[in-house]
Amino acid sequence: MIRVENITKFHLGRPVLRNVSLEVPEGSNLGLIGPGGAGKTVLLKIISGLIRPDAGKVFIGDVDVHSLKETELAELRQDLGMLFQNYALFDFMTVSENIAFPLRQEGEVDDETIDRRVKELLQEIGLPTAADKYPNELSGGMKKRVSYARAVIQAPPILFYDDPTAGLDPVTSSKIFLLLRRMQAEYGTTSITISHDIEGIKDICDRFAMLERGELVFYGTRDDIETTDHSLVRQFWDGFSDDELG
Ligand SMILES: Nc1ncnc2c1ncn2[C@@H]1O[C@H](COP(=O)(O)OP(=O)(O)OP(=O)(O)O)[C@@H](O)[C@H]1O
Repeated sequence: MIRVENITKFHLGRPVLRNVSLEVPEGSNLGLIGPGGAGKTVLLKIISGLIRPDAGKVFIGDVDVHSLKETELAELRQDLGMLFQNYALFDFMTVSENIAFPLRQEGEVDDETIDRRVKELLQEIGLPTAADKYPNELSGGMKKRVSYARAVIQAPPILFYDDPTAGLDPVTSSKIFLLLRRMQAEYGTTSITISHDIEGIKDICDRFAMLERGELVFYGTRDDIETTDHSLVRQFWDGFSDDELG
């Protein structure tokens, strides 16, 4: 269970997040939506302990994330898979070295198992022949898929994705969403996914939160969001209506 309690954050004297509270039960998948600059990435970084809030608390299980020391935080991150925007691959490592990196760092899994897992993941992301390539030989979509493989190789119980399909063509995007769905089905992962692709995250999330200028304007289940009469949320969820175009 992830619990966010009254998170407030200021940046350059302006509020970026105002009193945001929400919960993600174990095994649940939250879609975080909202216009650009609403504070989605900052919230996800606060949840994962990368940015400190000015007020409020984040609990992952029973752990108060922002009360941890750096070493304890590093330990907690072992349970978190993160796929952030521009979460760069290491240019000096091959694709398979990049994917294997989190497992090697953990130091608890033997080389043979790591190699097998990397091969399986390369197959799964549709890049079975890319093992020895370097990131600069890949397209943006391929790099994203490799980043995904690196984020999930430890099969972490919790996964955070920041706009996993940003800038990708529709075919690659649907492949990524398919991978996320498989991950949930296979491991019962708890996840938070930021996306501007409403059609895409409709399929992979069972609850949704919408931020607008740092405020949580919606939090609820898929049924709740489909029947909400909050006009801004409706508009965002349904896309622009014909009325507006006419
Ligand atoms: N380290 C930081 N700490 C606090 N606020 C920040 C930090 N970095 C950027 N901001 C501010 O947070 C605000 C919200 O940005 P954020 O990237 O969270 O929005 P977003 O909803 O993810 O937008 P987009 O959909 O365009 O990615 C921005 O106005 C930005 O100036």
